Amino acid sequence: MRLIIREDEEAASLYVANYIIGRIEHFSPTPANPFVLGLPTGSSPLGVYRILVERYKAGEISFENVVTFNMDEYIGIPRDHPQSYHTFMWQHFFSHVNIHPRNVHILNGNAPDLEAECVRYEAQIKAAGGIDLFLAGIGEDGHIAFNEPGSSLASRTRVKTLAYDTVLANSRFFGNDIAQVPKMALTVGVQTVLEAREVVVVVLGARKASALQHCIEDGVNHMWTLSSLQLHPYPMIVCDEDATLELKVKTVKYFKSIEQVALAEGFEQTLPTSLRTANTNTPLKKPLPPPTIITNTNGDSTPATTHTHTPPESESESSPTIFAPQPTTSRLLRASSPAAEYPLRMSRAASPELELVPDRMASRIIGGEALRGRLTPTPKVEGRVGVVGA
Ligand SMILES: O=P(O)(O)OC[C@H]1O[C@](O)(CO)[C@@H](O)[C@@H]1O
Repeated sequence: MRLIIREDEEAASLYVANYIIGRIEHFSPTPANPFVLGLPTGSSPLGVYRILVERYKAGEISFENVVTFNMDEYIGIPRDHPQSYHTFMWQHFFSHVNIHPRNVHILNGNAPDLEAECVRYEAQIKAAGGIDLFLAGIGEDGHIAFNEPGSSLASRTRVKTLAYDTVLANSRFFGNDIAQVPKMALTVGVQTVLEAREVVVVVLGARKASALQHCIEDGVNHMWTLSSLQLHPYPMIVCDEDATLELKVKTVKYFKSIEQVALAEGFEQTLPTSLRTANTNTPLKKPLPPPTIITNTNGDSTPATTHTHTPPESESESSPTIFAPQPTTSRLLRASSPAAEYPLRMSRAASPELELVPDRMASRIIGGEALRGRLTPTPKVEGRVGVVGA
């Protein structure tokens, strides 16, 4: 684990922005071999996006050959809603740099089949050659993307119910009206994040201090899903001094000292060459047509659903058959049988009573009585949701 501690939010954001720029430059991306960047929303990465935009405008970095995948998106609010993550990303980053819209990937929280959307997203990541660097923020409860406490550490992109604490924290973006905050989201899974070649997490402010402490000083625990980063070969957390408030003095001194020693020795958090430069071993960097998706829950290959999007004629013959993703990267996490939550059984009937765990937190949400016993925010969405991921 690399823990980089900087004085304040600005210095931490600058470190991360410089780091990302350095990684893209070292990689020397091309159209055939783009740099694949995972991106978060929330207030934590705002400083990073601002600096990246400034550096782009100063001609210091290009996003011409960068492909992005966002971590998550709310379910059930329009794509052009002021608080949708689509809006957020275009407003704070994409509109200001030279990224090709076709290279931007954000989950569709209004997809007619949300489960198929999740499987499609994982297939797109795979087709892009995997994620080179996943930038992330965390929630106050230590969640990474929307992998709330109790999420399976083998989880993949899926439908997720948001924890009450997250709904409460995010209500500041919805006029402090909890009733307006979506209660569900699509999110990449913990395993999706762990499969990135490198993960960089921005943690800012005293309100994240407890989460940081649990994730750095305690063991790997599904109640603090950021702690899963301890299993990643190249994780880095960049935080400000306020976020270290709950860490032991010894921990803070240790991480500061190893950064100083590495700097003095000229290493500065150096990564292996294969990660710093274009990785020629990646299976595929050329954008693929939408795949035919087959879910496989029992080890057989019974086709359960077919993607409805038709690939362009010239590419259709190369459309791959992709099985719903299985946990593959971390041997520590590899289960002997497919993860219980994934792949999802596409043929399962949508039945909130049978599939969904009653939301006991609903009673804590103002006006939440209407939610008791069901987890979906609106009846319209309810009909589409078959399974809620762990
Ligand atoms: O940075 P903030 O505003 O604290 O929010 C962090 C939140 O944003 C997210 O990145 C949303 O995707 C979550 O991981 C987390 O809930």
